[in-house]
Amino acid sequence: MMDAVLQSATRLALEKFPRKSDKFIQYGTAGFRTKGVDLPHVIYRMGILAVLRSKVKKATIGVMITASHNPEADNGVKLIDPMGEMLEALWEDIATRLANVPDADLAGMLSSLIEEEKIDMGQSASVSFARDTRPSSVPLAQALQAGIEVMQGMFQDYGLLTTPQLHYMVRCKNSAGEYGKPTEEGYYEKLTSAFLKLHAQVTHTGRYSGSLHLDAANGVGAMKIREVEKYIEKALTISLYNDGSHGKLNDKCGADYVKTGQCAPNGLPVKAGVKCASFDGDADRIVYFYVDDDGSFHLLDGDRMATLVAGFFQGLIQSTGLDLKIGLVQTAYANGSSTNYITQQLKVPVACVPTGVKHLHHKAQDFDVGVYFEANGHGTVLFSDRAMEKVEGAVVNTGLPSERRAAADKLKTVIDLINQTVGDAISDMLLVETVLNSQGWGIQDWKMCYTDLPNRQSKVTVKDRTVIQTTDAERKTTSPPGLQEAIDKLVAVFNQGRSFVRPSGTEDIVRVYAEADTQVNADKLAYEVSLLVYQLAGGIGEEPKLIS
Ligand SMILES: CC(=O)N[C@H]1[C@@H](OP(=O)(O)O)O[C@H](CO)[C@@H](O)[C@@H]1O
Ligand SMILES: [Mg+2]
Repeated sequence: MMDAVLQSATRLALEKFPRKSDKFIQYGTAGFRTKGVDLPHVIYRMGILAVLRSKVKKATIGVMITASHNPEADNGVKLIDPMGEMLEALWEDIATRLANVPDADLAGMLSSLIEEEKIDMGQSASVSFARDTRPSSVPLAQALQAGIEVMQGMFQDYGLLTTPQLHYMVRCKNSAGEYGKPTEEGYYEKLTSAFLKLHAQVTHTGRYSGSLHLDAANGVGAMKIREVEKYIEKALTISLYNDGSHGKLNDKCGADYVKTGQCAPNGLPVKAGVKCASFDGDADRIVYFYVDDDGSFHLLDGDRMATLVAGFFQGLIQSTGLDLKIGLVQTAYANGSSTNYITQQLKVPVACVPTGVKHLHHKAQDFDVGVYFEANGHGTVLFSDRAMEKVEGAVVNTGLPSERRAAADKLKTVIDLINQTVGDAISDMLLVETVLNSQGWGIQDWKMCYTDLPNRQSKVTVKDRTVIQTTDAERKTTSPPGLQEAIDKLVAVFNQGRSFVRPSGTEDIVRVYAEADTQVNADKLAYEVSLLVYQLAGGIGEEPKLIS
């Protein structure tokens, strides 16, 4: 029986989803990601793998087809584990092995996997999947479905969803409705009823403006925002740009473009002082920005959201009187000023972890209230079971002073506003708006919390980027010999200088980050450190140049 299934899986692979090139492909931080045309066999195989994973976990597994902020011709695939979290690391390796095995060896590899992982093939399997708006996502979803069907798995095709919406669905399905209803309406109702309740509680709006200009990167977020609007009516007025009606996906727009280019996106008319935001292509990242009267551009990125949200929760927890441990998780790319502001002014402990959402998410689970954001705008807040119990207990504890109970009720409502499975641009937008509204802040007030240290990121191409090895959450190198000592010497010369280098997990390059007291110095430090990397780590091609 099992052999027959595996033989059919191989036959279908050879007939309809053959592996056309033997180019190696790896399941990385962002799952598999490459040109859409190179993916059918990979995605077919991920359908097979999702069924096996579902049998192992005895739960619904998610599969999202998207390449996020990449150009339209790219595509990708990510698996989602039962609680809506990223796929376990061990299975990332299995996914890589499965994606690269020759077609003829597929049945053999699957059969050893089933044996190694002791998979009970009699166990039923269920997979939920969705896709973004790329044209290639449609045939790729069909390849995925074929992989699920050949393994006799059950499935639900959600069609077009944002990545975080699918994470939410998976968690709902596996928590017997406790986390919410696994439908799009269920998602909108949960988030927006919390938003409207909190909105109604604010009596003094101060300088807050309930109007937002939103760049949806011509991606799937645009159509989902149209749905959100139906629920929130006038509590937030959204002017939607780059809604996919004419422009190209992620083309000179979207959160990644705005963050890396430090400029406003095309397709969105910028007016001085107006609050604006950008989603990325699959709406799991958001950044805010505005332009001054003098035309200067101000970015409010993941670091800013982290500080805004951590400050808000810190205050709210204090008002509840509950003993809840709050913490914030950042990576080395967080601006030094944000770290100082959080530790010194807000007095919230900060943990630093290696780059990649899974590291941040994991660390945030150490706290009762764990806030995490990557500087690029991906982040969320996690609440421990202990926190949930305490907050729910306080809401119904009639022995508590009414202000404390009210604060607990507010905290409980804010928890409903947050997608705890993964960073979610829609949920983060509603959260940021709620916090700004409750503080009576305009976007300029938010910006005034602290001043970013000038910084510069650059890339160096080397023969083999694995020669660079790092420690201390990627803030120091241990190899090649002498590099860290040389960086330390350089950094010491610059006022408020900080610099680190690490091999990228998504591109074949080494990233260099530098910050210092002035932009000129940050640029100079980045340049000099880039030269060191080029000289000591086997640079190829042109020598790094000073970028300013
Ligand atoms: C400096 C930077 O922005 N790095 C990004 C980038 O990783 P690299 O390993 O640096 O290439 O892509 C990751 C996946 O999208 C994202 O999590 C991370 O923040
Ligand atoms: Mg994304």
